[in-house]
Amino acid sequence: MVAGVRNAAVDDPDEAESFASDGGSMWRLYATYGRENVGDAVLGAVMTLFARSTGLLPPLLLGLAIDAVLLGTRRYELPLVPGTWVPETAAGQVWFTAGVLVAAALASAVASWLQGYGWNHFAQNIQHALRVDAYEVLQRQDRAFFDDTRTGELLSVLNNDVNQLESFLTDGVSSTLRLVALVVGVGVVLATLNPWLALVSMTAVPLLAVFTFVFVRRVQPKYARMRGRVGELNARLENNVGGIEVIKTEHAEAYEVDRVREASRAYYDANWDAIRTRITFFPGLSLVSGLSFALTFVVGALWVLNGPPAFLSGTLSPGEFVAFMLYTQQFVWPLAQFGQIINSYQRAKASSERVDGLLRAERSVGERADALTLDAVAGRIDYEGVTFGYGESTALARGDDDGDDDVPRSPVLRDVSFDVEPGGTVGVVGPTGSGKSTLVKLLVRLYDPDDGVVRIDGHDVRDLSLASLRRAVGYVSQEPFLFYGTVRENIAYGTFDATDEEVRTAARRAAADEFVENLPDGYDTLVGERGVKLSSGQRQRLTLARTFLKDPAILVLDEATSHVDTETEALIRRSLDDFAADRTTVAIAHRLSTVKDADEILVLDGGRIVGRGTHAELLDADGLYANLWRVQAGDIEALPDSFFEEALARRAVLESDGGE
Ligand SMILES: Nc1ncnc2c1ncn2[C@@H]1O[C@H](COP(=O)(O)OP(=O)(O)OP(=O)(O)O)[C@@H](O)[C@H]1O
Repeated sequence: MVAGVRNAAVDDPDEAESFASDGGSMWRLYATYGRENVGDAVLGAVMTLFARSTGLLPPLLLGLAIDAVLLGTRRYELPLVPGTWVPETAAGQVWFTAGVLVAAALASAVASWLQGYGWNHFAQNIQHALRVDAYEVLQRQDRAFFDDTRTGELLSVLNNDVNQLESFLTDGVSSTLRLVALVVGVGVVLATLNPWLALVSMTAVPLLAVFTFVFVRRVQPKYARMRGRVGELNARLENNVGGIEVIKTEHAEAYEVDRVREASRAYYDANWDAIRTRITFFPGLSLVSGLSFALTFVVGALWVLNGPPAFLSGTLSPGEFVAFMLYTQQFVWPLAQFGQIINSYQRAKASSERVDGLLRAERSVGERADALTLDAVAGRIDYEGVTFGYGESTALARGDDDGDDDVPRSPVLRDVSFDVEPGGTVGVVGPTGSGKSTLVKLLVRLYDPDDGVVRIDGHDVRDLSLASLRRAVGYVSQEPFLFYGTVRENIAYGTFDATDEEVRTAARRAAADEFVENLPDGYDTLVGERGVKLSSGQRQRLTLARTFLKDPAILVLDEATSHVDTETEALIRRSLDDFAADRTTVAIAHRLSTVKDADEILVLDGGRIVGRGTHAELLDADGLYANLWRVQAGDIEALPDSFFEEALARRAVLESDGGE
């Protein structure tokens, strides 16, 4: 049931990539995302072939001009051109040749433009669609996926890897076509001109093939490793920019520079390793090509001078020889370019596996095909025997590849059962780490329980559509989050069609209207990234306003007023009581006075409910709640020794294993 981003089986843990699919994904991605713009690809392909064939003309014309015009050893004849078009005089033939050359150059220029247009349009559209889709899939991942994956790495997939796929299409695929057209076209012309000499000039081909094969084998894992390192580096940088305040207040700049240096060095090393292989490969290819060119020259030149070499027959005119050498050059040098294509292919392949891995990442919190839409919500909540533990939910976090749920999950909630009647209020209290936030996260399905059921109006929340579930529940989390944007946008986030008046009313209820009006641009003030330009109490009030505006049937408040001062809390409480009066409310509070009037208070300790009842009942029971109440009343002397012993024991457990 646990989400699993499946990794390709890897022998070397160093190569265990965060996002990797089972390979073979690149062409599938291109096919899927290129379907709609296949016309552009066809235009690009046809124009590539056309541009290439116009490139075959100049050497042929040059050879003809040397023999027919300069040496006068053969007639001026061109295939497909009627003899009557060709001028009789030598000067006329020179101008005619020039005219054909210019026409070929013009045709080639137009074809190149169309080819560039076709390929680039095709590739840009794929890049755009792929990025948006990958983001959409990413956004649908469950909370556990984000717990285990670093943001920088995700950004690296959405940016670098998607771009790599685009650049292989524009450079690699079109170059491959050009190369194939060239090899076939030139090969045919060479074989027609002089088949034996053509064989000599092609000696390079098998050598180049072996060379390339070896290169691919060696460079492939190096590129995979390099992409992984880019992700790690991005993750580190992203983390540090986010935590800049702590870095500064802890004076940890030097420490962080060291850590960035280390991550950058790891990328450098991986990249350098790939670069070394690459820069050895290309000169090697050029050398083979150069040797083959020289060999063709020697054989061809001796043939023109002395007639055919032993055991060969036929003639070779100087014009044919020049044309031959020009073709050979056209043919052999670009073969070396083949290495670049393979190189770009390998990089794109490594990227495609990461993009595909992300696109195929499984989710544990999904929506059933026949999910129920909850229209009118009464607001009854019940938890029945709920047990839940956080596990390393993705294969990428575990570093294995079997995707099985084989990580022991220490329960953070154990056999929790309670219910709240429609319109009722339940308070949840307990020491830090006792599982209070986790309890409510199961209600909005940020996670699903390992055992037991959470129900709203009698329906298992897993049977409800996520849209209707999240519409029904308004969740004010412990950590208020604001997006970069205006105050108004942040309040209306989720209720995008709210009017200005509705936004104001919500702000007023959350005791935010006054401070907002005092901001430089009122509701149009930009709040900065994550709302950094506001105080945490102000941020909290805006997220409360957001929930008031949403007007949900069920209200979940996770320490919703923890960041505000007592006076503001009193103001918020007044409107909260009003707002919560006719809707079901689950309120988590450290400050027990906040939940004192709840219909029922649950006391959590170590993931279990260790007490429940009204405030008066719990005081009477004289358990953990009564002691916590004494602490908050400042009545420390009245606390029994056992309270301190238990508190110390709890702390030791929390610090040793994070909650188990
Ligand atoms: N995303 C997570 N991944 C793994 N463990 C987690 C995660 N979130 C919380 N925990 C662990 O689960 C336990 C319960 O956490 P929870 O946030 O529910 O406690 P809480 O009672 O709300 O605490 P507090 O009062 O400090 O907010 C803690 O031990 C915590 O370390």
